[in-house]
Order: sequence, then structure tokens, then C-alpha cells
Amino acid sequence: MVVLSPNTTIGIESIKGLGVPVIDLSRKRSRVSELIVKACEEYGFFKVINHGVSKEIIANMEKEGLDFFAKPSLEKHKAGPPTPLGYGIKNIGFNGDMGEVEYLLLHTNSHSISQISKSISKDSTKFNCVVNDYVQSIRNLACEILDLMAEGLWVQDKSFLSRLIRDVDSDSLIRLNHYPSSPPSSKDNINNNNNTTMDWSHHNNSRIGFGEHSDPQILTLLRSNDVGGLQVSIDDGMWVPIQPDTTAFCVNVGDVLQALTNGRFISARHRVLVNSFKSRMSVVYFGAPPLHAWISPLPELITPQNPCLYRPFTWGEYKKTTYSLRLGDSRLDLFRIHNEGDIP
Ligand SMILES: C=C1C[C@]23C[C@@]1(O)CC[C@H]2[C@@]12CC[C@H](O)[C@@](C)(C(=O)O1)[C@H]2[C@@H]3C(=O)O
Ligand SMILES: O=C(O)CCC(=O)C(=O)O
Ligand SMILES: [Fe+2]
Repeated sequence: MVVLSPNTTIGIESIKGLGVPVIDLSRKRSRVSELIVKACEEYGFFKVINHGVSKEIIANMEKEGLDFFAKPSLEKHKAGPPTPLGYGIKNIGFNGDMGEVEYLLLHTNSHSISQISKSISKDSTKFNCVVNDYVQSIRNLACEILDLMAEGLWVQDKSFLSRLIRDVDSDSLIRLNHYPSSPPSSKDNINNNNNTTMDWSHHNNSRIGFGEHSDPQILTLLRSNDVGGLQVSIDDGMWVPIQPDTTAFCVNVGDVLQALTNGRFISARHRVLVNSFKSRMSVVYFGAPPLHAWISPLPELITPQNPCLYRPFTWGEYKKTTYSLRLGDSRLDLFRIHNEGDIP
């Protein structure tokens, strides 16, 4: 029997049936919605294929990202420091979190994109167009997935979830992450050979690109080049690698969707380890509601057996709390209602 300790990374994609589910969006709608709901309940993560986002839109976005990160440091810093929007390197957020990553964080509203484009690219019109096209396509895909979720959950108002991110005031973001390759240092080798008490990531000569966290928003849609590194935590502490697939989008549930579904969907913790030999670049869309939108569990998902788990809050309040905390903090717990029968 193989015994895996909580900090073990398993080499295969998953213990529960070899990987997070891969869902073909071209299959029968009712089946797709069932599969999405199941994936969100079991993993909070899944991949979608036949998603309808054009190869050209993806390739253009990837090229703009690669061109930007290939610039000299001085040029890149013109788009920084992150406010949190803009260019950042190593520092994540404002509370001391660090990772081996450089990134560009952009708001998805067209005015914000056109403003920041000026400090990102000499051909700012092109950058502006490419990002706007990408945002439009990825938002449509996110809305389609949210509608499928609502159908699978038998929620009455089938477009309630997608309206939150379609809203003109939606606070959605695009993040480009670049993880330069990082060959193992001699220090890591010494620890490895001596079999000392380093944790698994060091034992494996890997470094943290983006530390363990959950995403605060509703839904995240991620695409990367063919370099792996993303891992999801399943069953409390088992790290499962998400195999890179350039034809797929990796989708994950955010904290707000966990709250809206009254805890039925899991906002899973994930992290990124740096590859020793190849650089990873990811483009991540975070679908978020407007700052003033109220979030509370959907009435259909509250029953005597599943009493309401979260108090109502606005996305603005939740976002403020997020930024007051560290990357790895479990912020949604602060919004939990303690019901009769809960263990104190
Ligand atoms: C340390 C932090 C960075 C972060 C805001 C936070 O205070 C905690 C959550 C972080 C996160 C994770 C998902 C997204 O990448 C992100 C943009 C978000 O909304 O929450 C980042 C924030 C950030 O990097 O600004
Ligand atoms: O870059 C990645 O692959 C994932 C990054 C991530 O989890 C995030 O930006 O929230
Ligand atoms: Fe994330």
C-alpha cells in the first residue's frame, strides 16, 4: 500500500481517477452541466475543451505577454509598482507574500485597459485591442460556464451568476504570470542528497512561484503555455499537479462562488511551483461582481439539512478583507455563520 503524507505531491495528475475532470463543452448540454456541478463539488477545479475561444485570440494574447516579459527590467517597471494593478515582481499583494514570479495585473474594463496599455507597450493600440478581444471572449466563456452551473444546480434564475460578471461595473481582472525557470541550486542538492528534513517542494528541488491560496472572486479561467507547475490541493493536503494543456482552459471556483452555493462548490487551494528548466507563462481571468453587489447563498441551496453558512456581504467588503490578509489566509471563514450543532 502507498501511504501519502499530507505534504506529498503525487506524480500522476490525481489520485481520484487520474486528474481533474476534463469536460468537453460540445457534448449534450444537460450532461455537461451535471459534470461541471460534480467537478465543482469534488475538486473545485476542472478543464474545459472545445471551449470556443479562437486560437488566434489566444495566440495574440500569449504573444503580447511574452513580448512584455522579454523587455528589459527598466521598461517593465514603467508599468509598476502594482497598485495592485500593474507590473509586479516577486512581491504578491501588500502584506509580505513573495514568489518567484513577475506579473501584470489588469482590470478588465476597457477604460482601464486603454490607460495602462500606454505604459506597457510602444504599440499601445495593438496591446489594447488584443487584451479587449481576449477579455470579451473569455468573459463569454465564463458566462456560459456559470449558466451551465446554474442549470446543473436547478437554480430558478439561470442567468443570475453570469449577470454578476457581465455587469458593466464588474470588478473582473486579467493577470499575466511569468515564472522564469530556476535551476536547482547546490544548496538544494546538498539537502536532497542528505535526505534532510526539507519540505517536499525543496526536496524535489522546486521553488514556490505562487504560494498556496484560494481565489477570492467567482470563477477563474486559466490558460498556460506547455510548462506545468500549477497544483491543486485535494482532500486536505494532497497536492495534485494540473497537467498543462494548451488546448484547454483550467477553471476553478472562487470564494464568492463557494459562498453563493452555500458551500456546495469548493474554492480549492492551489499553488504554482517553478520549473527548473522551462519558463511558465499563464494568462488568468478572474470573474468578479461589481464592488456594490451583495453576495449571499442562493435560496435554492439553503435547506433545513444545509442551513445558511455565510452572512451577506458585498464584493467590495470581501475584497477589502482579502487585501488586509496574507495570500494563504482562509478569508471566507470570517464570513461564516455559526449554526446550532457546529463544533465550536
Ligand atoms: C496577498 C494578496 C495578493 C492577492 C490579494 C492578497 O491580499 C490575497 C489574495 C491575492 C489574490 C490571489 C488571486 C489573484 O491572483 C489576486 C489578484 C486576487 O484577487 O487575490 C491576488 C491578489 C493580488 O495579487 O493582488
Ligand atoms: O499562474 C498560475 O498558473 C496560477 C496563478 C494563480 O493561482 C493566481 O494568479 O491566482
Ligand atoms: Fe489563484
